[in-house]
Amino acid sequence: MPHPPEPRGCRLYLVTPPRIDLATFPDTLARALDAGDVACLQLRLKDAPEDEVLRAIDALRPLAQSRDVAFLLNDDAELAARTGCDGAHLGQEDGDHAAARALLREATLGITCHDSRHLAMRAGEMGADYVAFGAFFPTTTKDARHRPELEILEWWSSIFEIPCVAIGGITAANCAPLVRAGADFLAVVGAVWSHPEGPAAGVRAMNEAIAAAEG
Ligand SMILES: Cc1ncc(COP(=O)(O)OP(=O)(O)O)c(N)n1
Ligand SMILES: Cc1ncsc1CCOP(=O)(O)O
Ligand SMILES: [Mg+2]
Repeated sequence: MPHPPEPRGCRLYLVTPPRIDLATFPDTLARALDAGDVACLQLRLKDAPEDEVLRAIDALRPLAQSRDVAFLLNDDAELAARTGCDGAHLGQEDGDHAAARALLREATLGITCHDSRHLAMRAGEMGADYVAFGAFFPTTTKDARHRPELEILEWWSSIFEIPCVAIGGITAANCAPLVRAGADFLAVVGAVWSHPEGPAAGVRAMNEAIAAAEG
């Protein structure tokens, strides 16, 4: 008789706000990371010039890595490899995924797969370390046109060992079905940085909601 799949556990994947003030954000980030379990931090400064991204990497990477939180850079695998990041997250329009895979060597490469099983299988074959599906819920953080069903998480996690990330409008209040469907990571912006009691409370709320959903 086949055994049901082992639960893999779900963790919080934090993405930075699209714009940050380096005079204040490092302290805010440190407090958020110290508030609970965060597996990874993605630096996502959309459309910022490279010198600004470099300054942010210098300020934030040590805060994450010294806490054993993987530091990933959005959109730019070459810059990630050059600056000691733990990896990069690339979308479908963010360059040559195979070239990024070779460049990043042992570092993490995550790939956006929207709501597509085909894109996810292609990313997995190419050597992605995780595939990301979303946006599961409405979000104001990004103009996200794809809306996957929960089933894509069930399907992926029941067949593939490669972890899957769920993203898009996820909060402590709505995340339980994603956790139960097999998401290995929940990636959030607003749920933490716009939490009414502050980012540290946002991390705690997400940790508690994930733990409750895992029951
Ligand atoms: C974990 C995670 N999943 C998806 C995305 C979206 O990436 P992309 O489609 O390239 O869009 P931008 O974030 O670059 O606007 C992500 N960044 N992280
Ligand atoms: C980057 C990204 N990719 C798909 S939705 C999204 C935004 C996630 O932000 P939030 O958690 O605030 O909805
Ligand atoms: Mg991108």
